[in-house]
Amino acid sequence: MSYLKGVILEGLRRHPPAHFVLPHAVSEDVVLGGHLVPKNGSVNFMVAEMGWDPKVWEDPMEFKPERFINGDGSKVEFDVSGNREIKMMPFGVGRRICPAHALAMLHLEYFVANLVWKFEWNKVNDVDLSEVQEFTVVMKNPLHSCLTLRKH
Ligand code: HEM
Repeated sequence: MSYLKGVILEGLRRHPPAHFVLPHAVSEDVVLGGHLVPKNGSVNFMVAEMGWDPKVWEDPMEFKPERFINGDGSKVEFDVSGNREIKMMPFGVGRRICPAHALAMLHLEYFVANLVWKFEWNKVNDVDLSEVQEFTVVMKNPLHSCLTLRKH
């Protein structure tokens, strides 16, 4: 289950479904880190680039679920809400964080675990993970697979 959680987190880091959170604005001029953020100016957060920052992540473009798993492989300690530190923010952070982030994490883990547990997967196409912007960012050629029920 630790590895499963690592896979979900790594998926959200490497391929966040939203490359930007919703645009935000400040209600008055603010100076942040020496930069003026003007009143009502549109503020966008580059979510994907944060998750791919080589100063923060080793081999950022590689898909490595292990990066989230503690040395003994027993558990994953990663605060996706960014309350302690922000290394990636697939759900945004702060007051306007996705209100469903815990529900979404649970659903992702539940779906992936059950799909792997219940079915055998036989690939029928070549997947292309290149990113394409639709309503969210999706993969260019998603997996097409022939599923058969596993006999437990
Ligand atoms: C993998 C799944 C999901 C991802 C990656 C995601 C990501 C996000 C992001 C990045 C934002 C913008 C945060 C910001 O403006 O700073 C957001 C907002 C929001 N999300 Fe999600 N979300 C997911 C699933 C869901 C689900 C399942 C629901 C509803 C059941 C949901 C409901 C909302 C709502 C209502 C907002 C607006 C919150 C506000 O503006 O105050 N999201 N989400």
